[in-house]
Amino acid sequence: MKWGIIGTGNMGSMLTTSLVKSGAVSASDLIIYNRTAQKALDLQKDEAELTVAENLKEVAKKSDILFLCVKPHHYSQVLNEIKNELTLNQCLVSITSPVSVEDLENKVSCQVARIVPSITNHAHAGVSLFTFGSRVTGSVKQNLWNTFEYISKPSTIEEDHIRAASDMVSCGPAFISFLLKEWIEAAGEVTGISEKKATELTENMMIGLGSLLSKEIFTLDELMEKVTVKGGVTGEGLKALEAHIGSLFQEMFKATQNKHKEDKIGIDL
Ligand SMILES: NC(=O)C1=CN([C@@H]2O[C@H](COP(=O)(O)OP(=O)(O)OC[C@H]3O[C@@H](n4cnc5c(N)ncnc54)[C@H](OP(=O)(O)O)[C@@H]3O)[C@@H](O)[C@H]2O)C=CC1
Ligand SMILES: O=C(O)[C@@H]1CCC=N1
Repeated sequence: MKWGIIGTGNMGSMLTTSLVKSGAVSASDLIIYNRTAQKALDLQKDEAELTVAENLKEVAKKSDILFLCVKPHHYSQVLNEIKNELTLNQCLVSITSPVSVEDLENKVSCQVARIVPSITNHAHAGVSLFTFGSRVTGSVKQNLWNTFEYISKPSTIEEDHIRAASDMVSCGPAFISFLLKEWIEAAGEVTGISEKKATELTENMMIGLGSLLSKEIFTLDELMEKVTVKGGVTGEGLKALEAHIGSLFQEMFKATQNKHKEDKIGIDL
């Protein structure tokens, strides 16, 4: 089974490295291609057994499962160049939310799936969001799912909720990092604690929190309950959060929904 990756930017290189390092795919079964060849060649420096294709048609022709890891506005150009190489035995996997599986199925004649990854998959953790097209065979579904279990918790998601789901698992690391930076800055402003110290404490708290959740020791509700000592400071902090949070997250989800709609209109496959 040969795995192809078109576009070795942030996500394509993350998938290449994580799939190999986790043991999910052997480097000798991976063929990569990037518009700027040097990026793909740099990955090959670390994993000598990777194949770097000469062009789009080559990677399309040689792959049983082919990941499309370019930005949505490059889809049309790439798909027009590879679509005649793709047959029903192959599966094209898109990794972007604004392009629906249905639209891709109308463009190419091979099997189609969408797997939206997350930067957290670098650490072989976090979620990957699966949507299978109507032509994907049972064995390809199983193979993709088993492979992504090496680097994530796969989760199926219907088209209607792809934006919200992708906000949580893929944009989430950026959103939560922004909130934590605000928290660190506020701690400094209100109490004078240094940014360095506050960052160190916050990052380690997050590692601990992630670890508790990954071991399923506590749920989010249980964590709030256990930490909130009756009459203590946590309760006062939570009250302040409740009083001031307003519609912060509603606005965030609305903003991404609007951008998603705009993006979909702008993509012409
Ligand atoms: N960043 C994230 O956390 C996530 C991103 N995604 C999705 O992943 C996709 C890629 O995002 P990201 O990796 O961040 O973007 P990048 O810009 O980092 O990577 C895109 C890559 O595509 C390459 N490329 C463009 N055109 C072609 C072409 N014709 N042939 C071959 N390669 C080409 C670019 O090459 P060049 O070096 O020449 O620019 C670049 O390396 C997007 O659709 C995004 O929605 C999904 C989940 C999370
Ligand atoms: O397609 C998406 O939804 C992802 C999330 C982060 C960037 N692109």
